[in-house]
Amino acid sequence: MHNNTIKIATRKSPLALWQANYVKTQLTHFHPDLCVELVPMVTQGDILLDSPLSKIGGKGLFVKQLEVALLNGEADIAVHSIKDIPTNFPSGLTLTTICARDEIRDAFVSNHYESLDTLPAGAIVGTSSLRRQCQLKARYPHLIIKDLRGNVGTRLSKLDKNEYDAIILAAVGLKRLNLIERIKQFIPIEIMLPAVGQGAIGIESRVNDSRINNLLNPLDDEKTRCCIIAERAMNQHLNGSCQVPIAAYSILNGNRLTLRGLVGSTNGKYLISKQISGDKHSPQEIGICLAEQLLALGADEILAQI
Ligand SMILES: NCc1[nH]cc(CCC(=O)O)c1CC(=O)O
Repeated sequence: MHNNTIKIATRKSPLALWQANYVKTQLTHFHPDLCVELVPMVTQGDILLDSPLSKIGGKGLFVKQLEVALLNGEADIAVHSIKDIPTNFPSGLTLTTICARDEIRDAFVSNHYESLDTLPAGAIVGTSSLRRQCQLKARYPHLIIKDLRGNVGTRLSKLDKNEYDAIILAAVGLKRLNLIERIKQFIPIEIMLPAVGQGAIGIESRVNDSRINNLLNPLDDEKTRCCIIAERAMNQHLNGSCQVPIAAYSILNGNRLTLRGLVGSTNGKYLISKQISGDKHSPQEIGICLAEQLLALGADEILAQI
């Protein structure tokens, strides 16, 4: 009996639960006799809602608690937004599975304005992401950026209470929560390059648990995996954390992987971006190569100042 069960550690936010249930549906599809249980938990990242993420140690806070559950056997897999997973894993755990990617762009949400371009000088835009802040400041220096934390529902309700003129969220989160009608503009990646891994779900599990890892095998998407490896390699080589405005996006066209990366200063004064292509069989090398080129273009100085 025990051998036919798999337990999924997840955060309790509606988006996290949607993603865990998505994985549950996929697992049940491929293994109809499998018993899949959710183990929802509240993480430090969900509790410390008053402080900017960049000041309280970053997104790892959302992940750590789930990892403890994997290590002590309370759960078998943890479902994460890949965007939230730090580059390194505790010994014994790894990112086993990368699911097919969904919408990657950021979304402009407002009750009064149709797009970023139509916001007047002094308009208040809510985001807690240094990456979004940096790109907004660079292109729209007349806007005021105000910190915005909490899960997707909380952020929307703060907008609706008129604390902001507009907010920026990952479009995929709104899509998954059936809130796509709230999106006024899908922000083009030329204006707002997404976060590393945005729009993709990852599954973490115990390296040596072959029963579990075999069950996960059919959920892995090779194309997304290739893109994510390139983006995360770039990020790691830049020594990226969420304290630094770093953005990346890659696409696969046949055998050709194209990776675009960006490093900036939080105030938007410095912004370096570059795009390279290479063979899809060496995504790691492409990521490192782009990171090297960004550093040579001045990203090293920007990173040193932060
Ligand atoms: N920063 C929190 C976070 N982590 C993952 C997502 C959305 C899912 C994704 O981007 O894959 C969000 C919400 C947001 O950025 O609006």
